[in-house]
Amino acid sequence: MVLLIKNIKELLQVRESQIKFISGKEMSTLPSIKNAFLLIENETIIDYGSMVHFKNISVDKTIDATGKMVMPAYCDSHTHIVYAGNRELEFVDRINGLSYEEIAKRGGGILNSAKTLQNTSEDALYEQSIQRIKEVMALGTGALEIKSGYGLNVESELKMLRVIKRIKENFPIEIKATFLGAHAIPLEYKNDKKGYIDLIINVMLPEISKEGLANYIDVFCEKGYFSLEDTEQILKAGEKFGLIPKIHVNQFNAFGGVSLGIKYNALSVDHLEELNDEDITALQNSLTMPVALPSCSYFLSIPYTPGRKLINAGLPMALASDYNPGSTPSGNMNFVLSTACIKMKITPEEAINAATINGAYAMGIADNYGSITIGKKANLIITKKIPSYYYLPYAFGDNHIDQVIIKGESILY
Ligand SMILES: N=CN[C@@H](CCC(=O)O)C(=O)O
Ligand SMILES: [Zn+2]
Repeated sequence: MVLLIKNIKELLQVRESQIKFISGKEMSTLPSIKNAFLLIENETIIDYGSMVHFKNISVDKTIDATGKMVMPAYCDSHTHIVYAGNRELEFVDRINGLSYEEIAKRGGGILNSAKTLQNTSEDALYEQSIQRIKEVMALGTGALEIKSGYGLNVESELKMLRVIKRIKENFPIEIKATFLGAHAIPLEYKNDKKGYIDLIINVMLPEISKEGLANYIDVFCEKGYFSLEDTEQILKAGEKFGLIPKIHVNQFNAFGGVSLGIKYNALSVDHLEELNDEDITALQNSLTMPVALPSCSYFLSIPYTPGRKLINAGLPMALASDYNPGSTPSGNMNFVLSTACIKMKITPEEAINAATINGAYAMGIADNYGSITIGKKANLIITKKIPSYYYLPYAFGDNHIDQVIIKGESILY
């Protein structure tokens, strides 16, 4: 099956050679071809260029993209999209003055979602989750990292990871699974955190590894959750099972989690709403991707990750949604882009680089996703007719997507 997309107003994120990620000043460049064509064979990009040089060949299907932009689909490298129920009551509690931390202290928050998930069957969890998968795919997401972490016991952590596996088997979207058993301390272990960490290390990890259910390991390294020592112990254990860290750090407090992640070769360190100079220096000497989650800052009214500071320090940055029921009940990467531009003073070029190629790196798939490169998978967004790509983050809140193509096929959800 050969698909031709012709008369593309502008083909964005064209990278001739394989690159791992983009940092610093280079993030302000978004290579593109105006009046372009793109040729796809089955799942793969096989050619692209200017319409001026296009030689007519026989194809199975043609899409005329006159007036429209084509770009790589988003690579959302941080989500908790598999969850049960919602937390809209806590949303109203926060409007009435309670903080995210206060809600968590009184047994709400992650523990609230864990209780709901433990009482939800695997099939029901799958059904609820795939509605969200369909929704984010239609909004332009072509690759997703999904975390466990709302199970908080052996049975339910495995339930979450098996649901992720099932999604992977049934949807064309690229999926990476992350084990986040250390998301919160369950009520039964309220006074025995060590006991819960033992359970993670000695029971959950071996079982997950046996079933091949996870690619990465995550810890919520934060005051009131898991300390630096706890985090180190869990990352070390994960390392033995070949799980690379992608960790939650510096959401509310900066106390060395970034350096710790780097010490264990974390693929990414995520959140970073609180960031100090030592963190920046540590990142400058690493291959770890800093990941910002602006929709979370928006929803919780907490500081935005200082993305400008990261990029000005010559660092890369990825943008992800953090889709979850508590701090970010939205997986809309278009909103993430707008919010990064508006609130973090990130330019549209930087934001698109952060949500495509750098997002792909942050989930370990940059060899096959995140740019228009011959040989990469054809995961694409075709926009509606828009004046320029600036319009995408500028006209926030509207859907500018006409079609989404995942692995060479148009998705209709
Ligand atoms: N902060 C830790 N985990 C999630 C929120 C979890 C929740 O509130 O349910 C996050 O990344 O924002
Ligand atoms: Zn998260």
